[in-house]
Parts: sequence; structure tokens; C-alpha cells
Amino acid sequence: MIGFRLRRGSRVHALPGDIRARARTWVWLLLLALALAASPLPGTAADLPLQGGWRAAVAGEQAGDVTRADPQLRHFDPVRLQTFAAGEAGSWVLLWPAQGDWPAPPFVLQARGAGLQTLRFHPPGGPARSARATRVDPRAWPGHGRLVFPVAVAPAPGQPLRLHVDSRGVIAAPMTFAVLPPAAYLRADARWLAFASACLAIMAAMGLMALFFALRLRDPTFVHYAAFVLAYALILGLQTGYLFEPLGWQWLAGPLRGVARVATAASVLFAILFADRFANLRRYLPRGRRLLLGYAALIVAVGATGLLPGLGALARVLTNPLLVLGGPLLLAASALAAWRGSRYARFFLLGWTPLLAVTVAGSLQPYGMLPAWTWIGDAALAAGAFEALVLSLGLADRTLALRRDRDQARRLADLDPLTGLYNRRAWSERLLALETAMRRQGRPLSLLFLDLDRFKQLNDRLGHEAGDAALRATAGIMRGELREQDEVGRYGGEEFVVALPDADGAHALQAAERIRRRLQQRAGEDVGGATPTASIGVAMLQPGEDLASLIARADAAMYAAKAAGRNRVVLHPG
Ligand SMILES: Nc1nc2c(ncn2[C@@H]2O[C@H](COP(=O)(O)OP(=O)(O)OP(=O)(O)O)[C@@H](O)[C@H]2O)c(=O)[nH]1
Repeated sequence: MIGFRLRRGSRVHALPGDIRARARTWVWLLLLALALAASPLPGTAADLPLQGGWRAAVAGEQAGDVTRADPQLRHFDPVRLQTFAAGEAGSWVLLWPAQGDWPAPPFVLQARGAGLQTLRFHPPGGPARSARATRVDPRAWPGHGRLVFPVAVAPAPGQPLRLHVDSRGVIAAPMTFAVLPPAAYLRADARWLAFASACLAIMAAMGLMALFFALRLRDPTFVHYAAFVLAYALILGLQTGYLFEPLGWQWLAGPLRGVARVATAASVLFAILFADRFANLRRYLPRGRRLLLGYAALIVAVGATGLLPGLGALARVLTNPLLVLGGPLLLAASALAAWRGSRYARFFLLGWTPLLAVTVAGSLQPYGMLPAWTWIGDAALAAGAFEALVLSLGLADRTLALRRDRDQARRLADLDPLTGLYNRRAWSERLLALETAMRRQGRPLSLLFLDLDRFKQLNDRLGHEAGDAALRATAGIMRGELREQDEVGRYGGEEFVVALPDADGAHALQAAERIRRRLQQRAGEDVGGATPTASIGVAMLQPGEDLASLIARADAAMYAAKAAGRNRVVLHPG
């Protein structure tokens, strides 16, 4: 309790408490990320434990030329990520059971993470088959996010399965291998397909929804978000091979590298533009914002340089580091903005951190780092979907907040601050709407014009405060004596107006009389003379009459009431 009071009573003590709460959130997020990172690989119980060896291939060599006894063979663990980057002739990869012999066929050989490399499988006693993410051999099984070869005839005891890896002109992405029964493979493949489809569908749906909102709301934030999410989904679709199998977009295989480069640049560029507006960097990080936008301009400039003749290679060399640095830069900017209080920077941080962590980890793996983290490829899909969901929720939250602010601003602009009634402009709008509705349906509409009596005297005698109180009390009485659907407004000074739908002259006269009587009653009870009486004019809308005329007639009736001695109601004969 004492601590609580101290913290509440002192600004100095409030800050560390705040920081501690924020630090706790980050510690939890960090622990969650670590727990995910340390979690064991999902069920590979059906896999046959394998051993592997590989070496660079020599031009003209046949598959049978490389054996397990080859002294140049480098041993590796097929369940850990391994790169096979070697020379122009590619590499030979041999796999054999860690213990005992090959199981009875049929079984399936699967390679995951091959990227765009071409794998050629040399089955025992059969013709070689090759597969690549963009072009699957019709004799091979469709593998989703992996390359697979069915094995119908097991190698002779002691003999390995032989593969050739060709990574010429593409990234030598690290791979894992497994040999598993067909049923186990089909189950795992179906599971992956469902998982990848769900993740990509989330991203695509969020992106398309954002596009729809962009068109409806004309808010560029949604355009930037949609462009970022769709570009990122495209990258993942290319990386995992999903666009080729099962989607069958083989036409993307030709311009693949160009498409991947444009998608990567677009994802970073639009992520920066999105974060700028979404996290309101203009307010929370003005200087950092300029740096970020400058960075985005640099990415575009370097990309454009690549289109100039002879500068393509230079642009390619510069683009990659620029893109790689873009992610952490954006993370740092949103962390700072979040620290300075930007609510939406927190959404961005939450969505962006896992994605960036996975991207960084994935980009280290071709260099031989983190070989046991075979789940990074799938985690990228999950992180993409997670980020799309978090940022969509953030966008929805921001849109609601903006709408709330706008509604509140509109409400404030419509109301008279002293009485809380509609001001003249807002009331006139409502009168117009009522007139249209009543005329269309052939129903009556009447108007009251109320003016407080000798209000100037009240002000002069008791002061403006008392005058204001009388105006507020009058507004309260009018609201209390009228129906829900009657629109009451303060026309100006000590003049009030009421539009009464579905009320003819007689009904409006009754309502006006009720108000007049209540004011008179209060004035009678009031010994200090702080409550004025009112003169009220009433008019009913005539066929073919316009609103200006209706108001003028009600006003004239009010003046007639004043002239007749005040504190009375007069109906304009129409
Ligand atoms: N306290 C207060 N007075 C206001 C406000 N708006 C207008 N007034 C005063 O309302 C008075 C209106 O006076 P007049 O139009 O001369 O009319 P009156 O004294 O009511 O006399 P009759 O209408 O002939 O009965 C002026 O003294 C204005 O200063 C307001 O918001 N608060």
C-alpha cells in the first residue's frame, strides 16, 4: 500500500514502475521466442536413421563412380542442415542406413530446403530422375515444400542411395534428407500442405482485405500494408515452392529471380512506408523517420540504377545489403517509437520481431550456422501469418480509434457547448432531413420558435452566469417536455427552435404550451427572478412551402406573442 501511494504520489517513482512493466512484457516475449527456438523437431519417428557423405563431382563422372569408401567423402548428419556448394560439376550426396540395412521397399527419399537447386536421383537399377522446385519430374512424387523420389527397389546391402546436387547459378541452400515409408511421407506432406496453405491464405486474405479497405477508406496506410503483405506472401510462395507445387504457376520459373528481387525490395519498401504512417513516426520519431524514408528512397534509387545499361551488377551488389539492413533498422525505429508511447509501434514490433528473427536465422543457415534449426523454413510461414494477423488487428484497432475520434469531433461540432442542444447548423441539417422524410410520406411537420422574455434584463441584473444557467435550465425543460423524435436546437442567443415531425399545428401548440407553462411555473417558484418566461411562435409546414418560409412564419408568430404581452404561445395561421 505504501509503495503504491508513493508511486502514485510521485512522478519520479512512476517512471521505474512503467519501465518495469514494459520490461516484463519483453522478457515474456523473449522467453516465448526462446521456448519456440528450443522446442524439439516435430515427429520424425517414422524416419529411417541415416548417415550421409558428400563430395564435389568431377565432370563426366558417373553415379556409380562414387562409393562409401571414397576417401574424399565428407560425412554429415542428414537430419541437420547441410550445404553442398562445390564447383561447376555439382556434388555427389550418398545416404545409407545408420544401422542395419535398407527397409523393404517401397519407401520415399525426401530432401527439404533445396531451394532452386536441381537434384538428380540415381535409383538402383533404374534411370536417373531429376527434380527442382520449379520443375518436378512427372515420374517423381509431388513434394510440397520438398523434393521427393519414390524408391521401388532397395539398394543392395551396404550400398548407398546416390543423389547429384546442382547448385550452379542459384543459392546453395542447406538441405536435410529423410527416408520414410510412403504412408508416413504422405501424412507429413498433407500436414505441411495444410499448414503452408493456411499461412499463405491468411497472408493473402489479410492483404486483399487491406486492399479493399484502401479503396473504401482512401487511406494509404492500407495500400502500403497490402503491398507489403502480398509481396511477403509472394516471397514465401517462391521460397517454399508452393507457387509451383501445388499452385502450378510454372510461368513464374522464367522471371523467377527478377520477381524475387522485386518482391523483396517491395516488401522492405512498403514495410517502411507502412510503419511510418501506422506507428505515427512523424510524431514519435521525427528524425528517425527522415532516416528511414531516406533509406526507402535509396532502395528505390539503387533498384532504378539496375535498369540502366551496364549498372545492373553494381545495383545487385548494393541491393542485398540494403535490404538485409532494412529489417533491423525498421525494428529499431519501431522499438524506439513504442518506447516513446506509440501504441501502433507496439503492434508493429510484436508482428515484426518473430518475422525478422526467423529471416535473420534463415539467412545465416546457408553459411553453415544453426544447422539443427531445420524448422526455420516453416517458421517463416508461421511468422508471416502471425505478422499479417497482428498488423491487421492493429489496423482494425487504429481504424476504430480514428473513427471514434472523428465521430466525437463531429458530435462536438454539432452541439452547442452551453446547452448540449444542436447548434443552428446541425439543427438545420436535421430539419432538412425531417422535411424530406415527412413530405415523402405525406406526414405533417411543425416548428416552434422560442425566445426567452426580457433576458437582457436578467443578464444585466444577475450577471452572465445566471443568464447561462437560465439557458441551460430552459434547454432541460424543453427536452423534458418533448418527444424523443423532436429535434431541439439553440438558434442563437436566447432563441430556441424545435422541429416536430408527425405534429400538426394543434399538436405543436400543445407542446409549446407545455413548455411555456413549465417555464412559468419555475419562474413563479423562483424568488430571485433568475428564471425567465418564454414567448413561443408555432407554424406548421404547408404544402409547397419551403423551410425558410416556415422558419420565418414561426419567428413572426413568436414576435406576435412578444407583442401581445410575452409569456404566451401564438400559432401562425399559415
Ligand atoms: N448569459 C448569456 N446571455 C446571452 C447569451 N447569448 C445572448 N445573450 C444575451 O441575450 C440578450 C438578448 O436580449 P434581447 O435580444 O435584447 O431580448 P430580451 O432582453 O430577451 O427581450 P425580449 O426578447 O424582447 O423579451 C442579450 O443581452 C445577449 O447578451 C448567452 O450565451 N449567455
